[in-house]
Amino acid sequence: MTKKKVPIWNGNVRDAALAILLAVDKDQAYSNLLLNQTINKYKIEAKDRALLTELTYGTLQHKYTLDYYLEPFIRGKIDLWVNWLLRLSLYQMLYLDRVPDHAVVNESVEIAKRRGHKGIASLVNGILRSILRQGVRSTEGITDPIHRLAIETSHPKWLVERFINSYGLERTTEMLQENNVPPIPTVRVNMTKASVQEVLLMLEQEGVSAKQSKIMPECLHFLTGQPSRTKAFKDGFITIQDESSMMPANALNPKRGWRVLDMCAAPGGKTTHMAELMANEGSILATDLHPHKLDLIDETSVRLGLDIIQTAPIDGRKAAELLQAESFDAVLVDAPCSGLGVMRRKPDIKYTKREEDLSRLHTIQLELLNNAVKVLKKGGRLVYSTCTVNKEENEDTVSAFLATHPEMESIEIENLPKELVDRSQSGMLQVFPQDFGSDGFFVATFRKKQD
Ligand SMILES: C[S@@+](CC[C@H](N)C(=O)[O-])C[C@H]1O[C@@H](n2cnc3c(N)ncnc32)[C@H](O)[C@@H]1O
Repeated sequence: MTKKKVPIWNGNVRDAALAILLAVDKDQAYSNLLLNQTINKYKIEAKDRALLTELTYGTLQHKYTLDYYLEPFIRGKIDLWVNWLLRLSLYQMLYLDRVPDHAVVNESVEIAKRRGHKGIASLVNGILRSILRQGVRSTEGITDPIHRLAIETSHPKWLVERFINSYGLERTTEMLQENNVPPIPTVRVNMTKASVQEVLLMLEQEGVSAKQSKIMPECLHFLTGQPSRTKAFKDGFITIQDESSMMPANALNPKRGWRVLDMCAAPGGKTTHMAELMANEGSILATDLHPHKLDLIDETSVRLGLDIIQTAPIDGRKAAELLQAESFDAVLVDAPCSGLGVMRRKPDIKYTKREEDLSRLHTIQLELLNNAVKVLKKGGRLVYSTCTVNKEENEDTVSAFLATHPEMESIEIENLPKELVDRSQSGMLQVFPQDFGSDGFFVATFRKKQD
């Protein structure tokens, strides 16, 4: 028997990283959620928090690369946790320089003793010391260039092939590399409460260093500190949101007094953004398939001091049956998608997503859009957005939608910074992670013809 019950947090960051990695693999836990839960539950201090995040994400991000390096050193079958311990150790040896290699080996051997027994500790010790002596093999031995790129950037080969077919080798390579770079925390300033300059000053007074983005004016980049722990956050001056995620609400451009439908609204990042753009005047119906997620929208609205948002559990595929026809001035369909634009944040997506999932999503996305059209007023605006980089869910969904809806027309992207508008084509904008260091995101804008 090599298994011992180990608590997720025993005060040791590497033990905790290993426990999280194992849970992500074995129980299909989401790495970002489990990491946050662990940090909050055990009130882990800032220094340990940063290291735990780096070790967990870093190891997961580089899984395939680490496996390629480890393979020649592993003989026979090893337990899953031992495999993750080796990946975690090798990640530190290859990608982090803050801990000397021999210290990494010693610490890993101690973990192996705690979790298993002396025999496993000696196996781990032997493998890691052999790697230290011999070094890891070069990826140049991989003759197939696509396979090599997949191993070097740790992405599945089918996905790399798919990206290359759609976007070319250069763009794909940049994107795959960017996916392994940890994102900078970003927030949106609640303009109904304070200006960007006022919020920057508040943060400075709290000892947090932040700067205004050069792209989206309401976006701040956090250079130090954690947004959710600031007073500015608790008092409703900021919302944690990726910069690309700020595009859809701006592109919809809702005005004061409008009646807006946010069809896939939870957890409410874009609903509350729209309410802020509307200066909290008008009404927004925020619907989502999952009723339990709607509480998050209500909580965020209260925190931000917004009171024009009403929530309802509605399957968007039935929206036209349940809501009044042609009753909304604008509709946002921020659709469920494969999330291939957010792999920096959710590395597990790289390893769990299957190619067949992508076609299923295209069908759901079309159903949502078909319903959106029916409840949209003539002359009303519709925005379709996803956090993915995948033509089938983005451009192809848009063309299939337009082909069956002569009453809808594509309109040029507006109300976004010039750098973004310049990248758009025929009312569609695909942002790649490497473009501005934000999530991969897609936005398309439409209008319902007057008649
Ligand atoms: C990309 S997320 C939305 C993020 C949200 N707009 C925000 O900015 O915070 C997609 C959402 O669609 C919801 N969803 C999935 N299928 C749906 C359906 N058939 N009808 C309505 N919502 C659905 C999911 O529960 C999920 O919350």
